[in-house]
Amino acid sequence: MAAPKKVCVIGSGNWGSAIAKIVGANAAQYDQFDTTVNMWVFEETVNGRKLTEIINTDHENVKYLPGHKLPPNVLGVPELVDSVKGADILIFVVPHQFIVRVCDTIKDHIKKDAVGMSLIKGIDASPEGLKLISEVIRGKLGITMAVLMGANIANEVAEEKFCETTIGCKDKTYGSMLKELMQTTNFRVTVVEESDVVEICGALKNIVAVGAVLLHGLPRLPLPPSWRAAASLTSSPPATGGRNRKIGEAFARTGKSIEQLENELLNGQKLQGPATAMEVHEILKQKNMVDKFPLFAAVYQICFNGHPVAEFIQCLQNHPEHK
Ligand SMILES: NC(=O)C1=CN([C@@H]2O[C@H](COP(=O)(O)OP(=O)(O)OC[C@H]3O[C@@H](n4cnc5c(N)ncnc54)[C@H](O)[C@@H]3O)[C@@H](O)[C@H]2O)C=CC1
Ligand SMILES: O=C(CO)COP(=O)(O)O
Repeated sequence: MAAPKKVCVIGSGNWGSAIAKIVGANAAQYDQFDTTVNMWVFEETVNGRKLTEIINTDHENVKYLPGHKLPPNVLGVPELVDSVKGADILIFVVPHQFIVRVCDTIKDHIKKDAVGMSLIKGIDASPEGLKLISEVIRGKLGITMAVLMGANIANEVAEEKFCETTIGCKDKTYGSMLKELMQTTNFRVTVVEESDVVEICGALKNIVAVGAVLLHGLPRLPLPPSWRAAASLTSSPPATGGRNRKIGEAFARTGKSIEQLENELLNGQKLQGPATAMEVHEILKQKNMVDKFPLFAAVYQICFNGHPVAEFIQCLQNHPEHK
């Protein structure tokens, strides 16, 4: 029998911890995986103790996923290079702004035939154009990559509420292995080959989520309830407690900057929707296509350029599809 596959979860934020809960339980249950799952923890001190010590002693990430026990076979590792040594499966789940540094740090320390799976929502925008995060990782590390994306809220998944998600994986053998690693009774996984589509939808959904929340925050516009409902249906997670919702509502209410609200309200967690709106805006500008995507443009202008939230509706009224 083949040696059990060793898994490393790179990241231990809100989603990283919820995923480690699942992966730890499945690795303990299925023979094809090594029971011990490493989880890279960006070390910090919480209530006078190291976060890794808390995780490895109390089996709870009290800062990023309080109230949920992690399986005891999930081992918090503070050194990134140590955490990935010998791993056959690398699960990338850090906020997207940190991924380049993570890859540069591990590139000479991973197995050459490791397979990676990115759970990171976002894109990489540079003067050369748009890159998917999985492409960035593949480019830096030269490994086979899959992605996992869904309308998933970490706390709901950790509470074992019924949720579904999609793995995008071009290689079917890896696809079924990754499904076994991720699926539980209440976290249902579909595997498809169109990995790039899964990934870009996952990233763009966070901009739509912010837009939907901003619309909800417009108290006096003559929008019928059905319109607001339709907006939230395009992205149900913000309607049920995501960070894009929390910050979007506070932004519309207080007028404070996104950065300030992130610092004040998220306790170290990172917001992805507005940052993705900024990156997508860069790409659309490069390609002279801003006018074709008024919703993305409006989210960007409102979040970063001081445009009033009430302008949102005009951008939709002037959508090129209606001209
Ligand atoms: N939270 C959620 O419900 C979901 C999140 N995602 C995606 O998962 C990815 C990771 O998000 P979360 O786990 O929620 O993270 P998070 O936003 O909860 O946590 C921030 C994490 O970044 C770490 N960090 C802070 N400074 C750092 C640095 N300089 N270098 C490296 N790490 C640093 C913190 O220690 C913490 O682990 C994001 O791309 C997000 O879009 C996807 C689905 C659901
Ligand atoms: O990607 C996500 C949900 O699918 C993360 O949502 P929030 O960042 O709004 O919590």
